[in-house]
Amino acid sequence: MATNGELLREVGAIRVFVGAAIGLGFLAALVTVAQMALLSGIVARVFLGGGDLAGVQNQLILLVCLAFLRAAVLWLREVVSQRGAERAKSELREKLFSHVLSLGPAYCRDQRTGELVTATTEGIEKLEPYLARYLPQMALSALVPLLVAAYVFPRDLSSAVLLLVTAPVIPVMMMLVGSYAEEHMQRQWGALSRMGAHFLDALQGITTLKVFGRSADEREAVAGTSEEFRCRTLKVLRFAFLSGLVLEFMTAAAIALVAVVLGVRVVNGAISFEQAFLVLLLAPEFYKPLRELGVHRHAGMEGKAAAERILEILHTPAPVREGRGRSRGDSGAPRIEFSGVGFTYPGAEHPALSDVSFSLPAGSRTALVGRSGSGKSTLVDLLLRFADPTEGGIIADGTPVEQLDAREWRERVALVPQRPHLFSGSVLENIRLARPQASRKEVERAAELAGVSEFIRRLPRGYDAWIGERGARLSGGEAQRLAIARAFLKDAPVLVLDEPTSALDPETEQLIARSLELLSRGRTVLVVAHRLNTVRSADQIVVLEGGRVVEVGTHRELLARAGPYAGFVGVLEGGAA
Ligand SMILES: Nc1ncnc2c1ncn2[C@@H]1O[C@H](COP(=O)(O)OP(=O)(O)OP(=O)(O)O)[C@@H](O)[C@H]1O
Repeated sequence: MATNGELLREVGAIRVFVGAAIGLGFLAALVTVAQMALLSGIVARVFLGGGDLAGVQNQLILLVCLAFLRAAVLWLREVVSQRGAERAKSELREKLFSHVLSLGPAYCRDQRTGELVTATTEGIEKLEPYLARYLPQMALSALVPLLVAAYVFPRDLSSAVLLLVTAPVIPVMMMLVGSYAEEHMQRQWGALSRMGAHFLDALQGITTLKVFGRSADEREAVAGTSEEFRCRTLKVLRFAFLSGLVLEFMTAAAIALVAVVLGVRVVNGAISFEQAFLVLLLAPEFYKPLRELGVHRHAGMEGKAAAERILEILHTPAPVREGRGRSRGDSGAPRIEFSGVGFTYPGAEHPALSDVSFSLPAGSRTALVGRSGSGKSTLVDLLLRFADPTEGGIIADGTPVEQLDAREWRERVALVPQRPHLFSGSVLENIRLARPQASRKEVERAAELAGVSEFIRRLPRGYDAWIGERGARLSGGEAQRLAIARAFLKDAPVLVLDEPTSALDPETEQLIARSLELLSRGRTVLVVAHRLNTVRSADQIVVLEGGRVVEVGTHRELLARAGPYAGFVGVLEGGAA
């Protein structure tokens, strides 16, 4: 129930169409009651009253009109439900995707990508029967029986009582069977998500699997999750068939009971034929919504399991509030100060960063060095505002960046990551990602500055050459240079470089170093450095150890101190960092 309320709150479109579907369903029930009343009257007049068809001509015409009206209302209900569900799904899809984006890389890194993909694609698809059928049916299964009972009540009290007494048997039986089914449905959904996640994991790690000869094991593991899903699905289906059987039996038994009681009472003269016939006609209509609820319950429960996961994602608070905060018009290279910055990952015991204080002077280059796990990536994430510090703050030209609009702040920062992500698209589109409104000339100029234009020109279709998913058709060095071209095109005053740890050939390395040197000019730069040359040429070096700043200074100064940095240089020279 809580899930329904939350879904209705989250997506405005659901409220409108579910309301409309309930209204139309109720209208169809009203028309049906009128039809049955008319029909029982006609039958009583023609067959018992000895009347002829001419005498009931008008009623017959009205009956046909009502049949058309009912068909039209049911058709409209179907259209409203389907269209509404489609709209709600697309609204929810957009909302979910934009929320996952605002949760940012920090959240996505903690999740299994395949599981997230299953929730946002298959999960939303599964909501359709839940929204279009199950939710309206829940309201109708209460409203329509009450309507029929209210109609029968003044005409035949004992039949109304009989209907009301037998009605709860169906939902009670359904709940008994359903409570088991719901648990299995949740597990089935879990198995489906695991299967998706596992499959994607295997695809992404296909090279590793092949190299280590683990393809067969992985195939078995995927087959295992697939088998688990099959077993869980069969269990769920068993419950679905069982509940269908129970439902049909209970409905048939209830109608038979009403028919027998009415028959006995007609024979005894306790009720007129016309009234008994009317109650008999209405009895199936009375139980029908309850039966339909049972029929849609299976799909509904599946949708509910998916909805719970979707709501869980939607209710995860974003680490930073995007699109809010002050806006700053200036675009010059700022001085950035880390002031007592601390950060603890949600659920982690120890902070990843504690009391980090240093500054990035305007227009200068700072190298950040530290062993693996010392907190370099966390610090970069905070600077890019993928999360905000849990203690202290980052101040740009005197303004705490948390007070700035996160999106606008990111506009001022360009990132050249360690493993740049290239999207399936043309080279042009991939560079233009940094500034979609940039002209082709500007893209070409950026590529030139990044030293990648020569390479692009040699591609079969030049700038229109297609790059496979995740830049599959490019080498590491080429992808890196495209990322540098993006940064040139963005032309942001702050630059964050995460140097690749993997070795490049000396020529490529030199080319990249030269274009990075050019890119750094006039900008405030933070380099997560893994190469001695980069560290040596930096204006300032910050050494992180266990999430704390242990040294700040130039290469010379720090070497002279013979502290942690000197040891680190030894590691760099050995090529182990
Ligand atoms: N999502 C996370 N949840 C909990 N702890 C995390 C998370 N990400 C990183 N950490 C922890 O925070 C600390 C700093 O990690 P971080 O990735 O910032 O280090 P790093 O210096 O960038 O390492 P590397 O050079 O290997 O990338 C580590 O102890 C790490 O285990």
